[in-house]
Amino acid sequence: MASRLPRYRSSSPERTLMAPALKRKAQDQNDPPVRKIHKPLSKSITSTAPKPLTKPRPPTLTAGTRATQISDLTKQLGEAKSQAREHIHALNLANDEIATLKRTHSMQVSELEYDIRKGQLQVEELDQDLQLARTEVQKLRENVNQLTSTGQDMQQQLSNDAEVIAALRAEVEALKSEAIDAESVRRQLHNTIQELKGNIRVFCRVRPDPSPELANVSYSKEKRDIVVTSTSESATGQQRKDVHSFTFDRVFEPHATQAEVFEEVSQLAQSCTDGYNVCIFAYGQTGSGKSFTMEGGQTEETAGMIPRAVDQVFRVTNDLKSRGWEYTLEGQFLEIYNETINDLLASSSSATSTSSTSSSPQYNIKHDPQTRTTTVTNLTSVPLTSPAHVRSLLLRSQSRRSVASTLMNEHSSRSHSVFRVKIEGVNETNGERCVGWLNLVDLAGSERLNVSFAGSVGPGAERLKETQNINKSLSSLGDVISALGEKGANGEKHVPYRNSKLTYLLQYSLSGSSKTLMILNLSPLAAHLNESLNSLRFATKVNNTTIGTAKSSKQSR
Ligand SMILES: Nc1ncnc2c1ncn2[C@@H]1O[C@H](COP(=O)(O)OP(=O)(O)OP(=O)(O)O)[C@@H](O)[C@H]1O
Repeated sequence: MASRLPRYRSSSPERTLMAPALKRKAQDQNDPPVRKIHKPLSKSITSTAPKPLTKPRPPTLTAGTRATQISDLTKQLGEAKSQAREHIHALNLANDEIATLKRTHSMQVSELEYDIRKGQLQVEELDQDLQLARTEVQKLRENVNQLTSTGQDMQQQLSNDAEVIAALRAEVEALKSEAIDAESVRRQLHNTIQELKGNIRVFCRVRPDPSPELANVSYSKEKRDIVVTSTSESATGQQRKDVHSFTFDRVFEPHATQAEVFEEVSQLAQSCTDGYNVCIFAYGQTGSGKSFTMEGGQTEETAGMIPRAVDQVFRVTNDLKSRGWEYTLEGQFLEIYNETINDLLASSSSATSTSSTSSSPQYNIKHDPQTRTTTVTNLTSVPLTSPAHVRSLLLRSQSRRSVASTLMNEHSSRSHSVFRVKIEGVNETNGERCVGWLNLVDLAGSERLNVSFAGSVGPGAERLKETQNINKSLSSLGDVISALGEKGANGEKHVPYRNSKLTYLLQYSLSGSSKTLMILNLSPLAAHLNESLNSLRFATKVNNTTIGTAKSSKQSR
C-alpha cells in the first residue's frame, strides 16, 4: 500500500510544470489528472483502512495470558496508530495534490476563457469584414449594372456609326471614280498645255561667278530675253559695240536657285508619268554649269534636275495609286565617250570603252518601230525603289565617268551622260496602260577646238579626238532638231539620227511623240564671250524648231 503513494508524489510536480498546451493535450486524450488521481487515492484509502480491533475476551484468562493479550493489544494498537499516521500522511499528500490540481484547473479555465474571448473578438472582426465585403459586392453589382447599360448605349452608337461609315464608304467610292475621270481630264489638259508651250523648249541659265571680268549681259523683266553686248573693231579700226539679243522660253539669272529652275522643269517630268517620252539636255561650254544643273550637289538645296525629277516621278506615281495606277520604275545610266557607249551601272568588273577588250560587253542600240522603244544590248537596267536608291546609283556612277582635264576645266566631263528612267503604269480600274521614258542628258562641253585643244600629239591628241567627237555629236543633235523642225506635215524629210550615237539613242525621245527641253548653260565671264555667243546661237536654232503634236503611249485595254 505504501509503495503506491510515492507514484502520486513523483507524478504531481510533472503535472504542475506541464505547459498549457500539453495540459490541453492530456484533456483531449480524456485523461484528466483529477480523475486519475481520485481513482487510485480512493483505492489506496480503502485498502489502507485500519482493520477493526478484536473484541476483548472476558477476564477469565490467566495473568500470563492476560499479559500476552495486553502485549498483543498494545502491539495492535501501535500498529493501528502507525497505520493511522500513515493514513493521515497520505490524506495530507492527497490534499496537497488536490490543491495543486485545483490551481492547475483554475489556470486551464482562465486560459480557456481567454481563448473564448479571443475567438469572440475574431468572430466580431470577421463579422465586420463580412459586412464590408457585402457593401463591396453591392457596389460592384451597381457598377456592373451601369456598365451593362453603357455597353448597350455603345452598341447602339456602333450600329449608328456603322451606318454612317457605310454611307461614307459609298461616297468615297463615288469620289474615287470621279477622281479617276478627273485624272484623265487633267492628263489631257496638262498635255494640251505642254503642246501649246511647244514640244521643244529652251531655257537659258547663266552661272554665277564672283570674277570682276564679267561679260556685259543683261536680262529682260519678263525673264525671257538675254542681251549680250560685245565690242569689236570695225574695218576702219574703230571700236564698235555689238548687241546680241536672244529670246528663250525662260532665262535664269545667275542667282536663280536649283528649285526655281526645277519649278519650270517639273511640268515635263510630270508628262512621263502620263506616258510621254521626255528628253532634258544640259548644253553649254565646259565649266558653264551643266553638271551642276543636272546632277547638282549633295544637299537638298543644291540637288540638280536629275534627283529632283526622280523625286517628282516617285511622288506623282505614289499619289496616283489612289486613282488606281500602279507604276514600276527602271533606271539605266550610260555615257557616250568618243562615240562608244559605257554602262555606268555595270558591276565594277565590267570593262568600259577606255579599257575595252574583246570580252567587253557590246552595247548596241536597237529600235522597235512597232512599239517605238529603244533598247541598248547588255546595258544594266535597275528597278528603282526609292529616291534615296536613285541618289546612291548616281553617286556610284559618277566615279565611273570618264573624266579628263582640259585647258578650260580641270575636271571636265568629256562624255555625254544619259540617265534614262522607264516609267510604266497600269490602271486596273479602267484598264489604261502607259509607258514613258525620261531621258536626262548631261552633254559634254561644247567648246571649240582651238580653245581647249592643247597639242596634236600625246595627251593633247587624245583631247583633240575627244573634242572632235563631242562637237560632231553636238552638231548632229542640232542637225536632227533642225530636220525635225523642217519636216513637213507628211514627214518626208530625212532626219539624220544615225549621224551620232547620241541622236540615234534618243531617236524616239526627240521625234513627234516626245517633249524636249534644252537648258543652255552659260558662263558669265568676258573671256568666254565667244563660246557663250556660239552656244546662244545653237540654242536659238533649237528654240525655233517646232516638233509635231506629241502623242502619249497611253493605251486602253
Ligand atoms: N548655278 C550655279 N551655282 C553655283 N555654282 C555653280 C553653278 N553652276 C556651276 N557652278 C559651279 O561651277 C563649276 C563648273 O560647273 P560644272 O562642273 O557643272 O560645269 P560643266 O558645264 O558641267 O563642266 P563640264 O562640261 O566640264 O562637265 C562647278 O564648281 C560648279 O559647282
